[in-house]
Amino acid sequence: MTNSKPTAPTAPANPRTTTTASLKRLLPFARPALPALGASAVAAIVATVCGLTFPLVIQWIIDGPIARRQLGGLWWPAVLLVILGVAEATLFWARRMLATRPTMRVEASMRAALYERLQQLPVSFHDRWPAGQLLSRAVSDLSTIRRFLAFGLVFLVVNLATFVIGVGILITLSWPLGLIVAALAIPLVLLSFQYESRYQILARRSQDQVGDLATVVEESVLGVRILKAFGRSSHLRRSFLRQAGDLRDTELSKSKVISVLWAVIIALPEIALGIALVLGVRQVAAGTLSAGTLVAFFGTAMGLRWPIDSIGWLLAIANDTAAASDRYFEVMDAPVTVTSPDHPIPAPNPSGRLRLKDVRFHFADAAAVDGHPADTLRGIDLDLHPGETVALVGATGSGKTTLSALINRLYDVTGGSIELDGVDIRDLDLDVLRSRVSVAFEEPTLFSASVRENVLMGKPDGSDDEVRAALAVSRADFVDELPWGLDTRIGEQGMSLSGGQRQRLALARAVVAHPSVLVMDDPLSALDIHTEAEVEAGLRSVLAGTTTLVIAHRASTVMLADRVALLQHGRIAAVGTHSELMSTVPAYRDLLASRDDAARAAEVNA
Ligand SMILES: Nc1ncnc2c1ncn2[C@@H]1O[C@H](COP(=O)(O)OP(=O)(O)OP(=O)(O)O)[C@@H](O)[C@H]1O
Repeated sequence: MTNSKPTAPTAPANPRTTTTASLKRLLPFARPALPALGASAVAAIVATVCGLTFPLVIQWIIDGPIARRQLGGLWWPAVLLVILGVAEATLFWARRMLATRPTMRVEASMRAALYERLQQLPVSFHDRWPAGQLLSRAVSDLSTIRRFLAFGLVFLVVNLATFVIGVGILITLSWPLGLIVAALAIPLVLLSFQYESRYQILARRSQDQVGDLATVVEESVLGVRILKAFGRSSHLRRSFLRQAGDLRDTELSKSKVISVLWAVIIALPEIALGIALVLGVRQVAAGTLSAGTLVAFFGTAMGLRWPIDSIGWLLAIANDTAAASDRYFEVMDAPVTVTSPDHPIPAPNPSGRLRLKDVRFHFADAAAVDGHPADTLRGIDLDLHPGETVALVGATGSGKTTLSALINRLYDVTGGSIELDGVDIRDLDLDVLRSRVSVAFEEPTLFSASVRENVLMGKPDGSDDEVRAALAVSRADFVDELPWGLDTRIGEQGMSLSGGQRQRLALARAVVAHPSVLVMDDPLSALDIHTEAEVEAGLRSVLAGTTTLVIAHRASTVMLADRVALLQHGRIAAVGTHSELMSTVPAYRDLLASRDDAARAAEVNA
């Protein structure tokens, strides 16, 4: 199939959704983890309170036993300090333990939902989305979301609580000095708002660039042979380095924005503490404040440094997560346009009668002609009788693969209808339709699994005998020679097979369930003429009871068929037996002659 993949929809669907709105969308997934996250936040707040109590104990020591020179009075405060230290450490440990497991479960459930959605989404969605963009959403965006839930969200609550409690303590110790520190909040909030809008755009850009980079890596790994053969590795490396450079620049811009914010965030408390120190020392000198209270004030104020300093980091991670959430929901919100009807018509007993009535189809991104997307198929009428084999022949790019993809609803027709056993296929339950219509694609995709598992994708509950029968039909006897027979692992993580071997396994997968309709997109193109003849002999036994539409490029494949349909300019231009068309339709004769010359030349060269 000639397949073009237009540019990725990398721009956010709604670029100015607020961070809170984007984060709120995570709630349904995060809800099961909320009790544990709440407990984790409580543990962290209590730990922080322990930490904030330290300076008060020190105040007690200075103003009590030390001022009165009663060293015996030091014991109790010392024991209290040890207890507070142990409690703080234990609670921080508990905070992490409480948050880790539930947030990992959230990440896993979001990933499972994404995977499920990707399976449901129509092929037209996958035509538009590069794999790297989906991969980066499934891996790095979900990790960002988990880290935010486990740490960012908890610290956001804890640090806010710490700030409020700490400022409360400061005001109790000395209200004028405490108010100076409390006033810090005003510039911090204003600054954070200003910074957020700039950072949000960069966060989104960076995550999209990670997706683009993943796409380049994926393409260069899948196409490594072609790159090497054409000596184009350096070309792709340059493109990779350019994109990696773009990502680096965006990350640097993020750092710049955040470092300015951090510098201000760190400077503001220093200034506030400096002013408080001067005023505090004067109060101690004037005797209106005890030395212990001043030490306690500064001890507590130092305990507020981390909650204030971390604002920059927390805002960054919140914005990264908001962008990750937007990206995740762009996929989750994509419409599933090919679905089972709400009330499917019960499928009649399968006879295998297939009727295409004035079928029209255009791709969503087809170029417009007179304001309408140009039709690839412009009114196909074709009747396949039960058990009949029809070969579909047409020039390259004439729409044969497109037509074959309509029959089990990989795409839906955009006009006309397709009927199976007298029922419009859109009125049938999708699973029922796909169990009755089997497809063998020209490009045989095998999965990283055993031979048995790959074949049984066509019939999950099939037995070994059925697998062997299907392999016999497709003449895939080479399986017996594989090191572990049916258990041999193939696909990307397993043994490499030749193109012809892979096509024969894909054919076995298509015929194992004895479908009532079999659609074959030039399934024997990688076989030599002799093996093709053997496979065709095997197929004839299956095809006798199955209605078959076979896309044919060679006369030898056409020979399998009872009738041949010629596809021209988006319509069926002629239907008849091979010999009828050979004698009456010059376009058909020319097409097959040129194809067979090419096939013979390829055989001779091989
Ligand atoms: N996903 C897609 N999006 C947009 N246009 C597409 C898509 N897939 C195919 N096309 C276009 O539709 C037309 C028909 O393509 P199709 O693959 O069906 O032709 P074909 O007859 O099977 O070709 P071939 O014999 O070379 O395999 C071509 O012009 C092709 O560029």
